[in-house]
Amino acid sequence: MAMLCSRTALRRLQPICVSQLKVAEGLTSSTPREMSTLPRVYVTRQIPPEGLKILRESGKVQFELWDSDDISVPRKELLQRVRGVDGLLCVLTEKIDAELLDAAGPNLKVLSTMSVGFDHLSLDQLKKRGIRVGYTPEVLTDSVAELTVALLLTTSRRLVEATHEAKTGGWGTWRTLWLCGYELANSTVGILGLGRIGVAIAERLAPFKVKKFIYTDVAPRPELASIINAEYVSFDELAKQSDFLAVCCALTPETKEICNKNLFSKMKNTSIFINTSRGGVVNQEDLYQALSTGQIAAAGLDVTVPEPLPTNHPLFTLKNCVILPHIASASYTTRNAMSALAANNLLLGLQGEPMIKELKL
Ligand SMILES: O=CC(=O)O
Repeated sequence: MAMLCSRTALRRLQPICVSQLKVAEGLTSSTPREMSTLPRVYVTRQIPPEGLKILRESGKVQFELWDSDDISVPRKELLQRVRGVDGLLCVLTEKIDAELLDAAGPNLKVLSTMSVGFDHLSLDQLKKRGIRVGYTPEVLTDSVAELTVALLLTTSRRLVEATHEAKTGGWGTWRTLWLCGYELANSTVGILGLGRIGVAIAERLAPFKVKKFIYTDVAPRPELASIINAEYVSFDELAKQSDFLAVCCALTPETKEICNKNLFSKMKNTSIFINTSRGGVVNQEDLYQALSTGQIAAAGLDVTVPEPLPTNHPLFTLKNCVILPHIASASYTTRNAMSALAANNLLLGLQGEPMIKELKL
């Protein structure tokens, strides 16, 4: 596994990175003097080209990267590579905790994560050390909302089962109740955690003739709710009334496993449960029970605990559970926009400017 800028990466990264590589490897006499004074940055993943281009062409940082998108940087390697850096650009697979921040040391002033979620960051530790944090909301809203709708329809209309049957000889005569699912028309759609993504999902579902949108959150969010004409209800009412329940809340200590047997036991046995936020908000054993006993009709998950979910996990044995490998924001446009935003947040932070999207710690 190549670290720093490997030969293949160098071909992609163009000449400026060659001099950055020299800096990263230890200065050579031919390296321009000013390069050695540029802030040092470690990038924990081969991020999409837009972001790398911004870093490369800025002339404002020298960076090393973990030159792979297929394998995440091993923890030991990461702990070594971050030593003494001024900035860190990470993705959601890296746990940024006290151990890592200690390894990085006092130079670290800016962390930029290429994700909207920040449950992989120890915010209290970052705050304590005065490290500013950038993240990538909004640029992924459309992509995540699209995928959520796709997953909802795939799950409710049993598309995975259907293609499997068609391919494997299960397709006999046309049958009156075979592979029947549940439709959105006249349904009640519930949103657990109403933010930009929840609104975007509802906007896309409304043309399917949904009868009513309901939501719950720590408190009513009238401005957002008015965009989609959604009614604020209690957690229990959300469970009871929703024909489709979309989980859109962030993973926090308060929301950890909030979707558990208490929720599933109140849902209708015709209801569809969809999660594109974080796997940690669901108690997967309780979900398995609810699905396997017919307490709820089906579930579509883009996120699980752990990720990847082992292929022998019981949830994979269920026909009424559709599992995707955390791809909600995976469109070329969105991933490039996230990469660019993460790079710009980092550069702005290192210059002491307000970031485009900065977390308030
Ligand atoms: O899950 C994806 C993200 O947090 O951006």
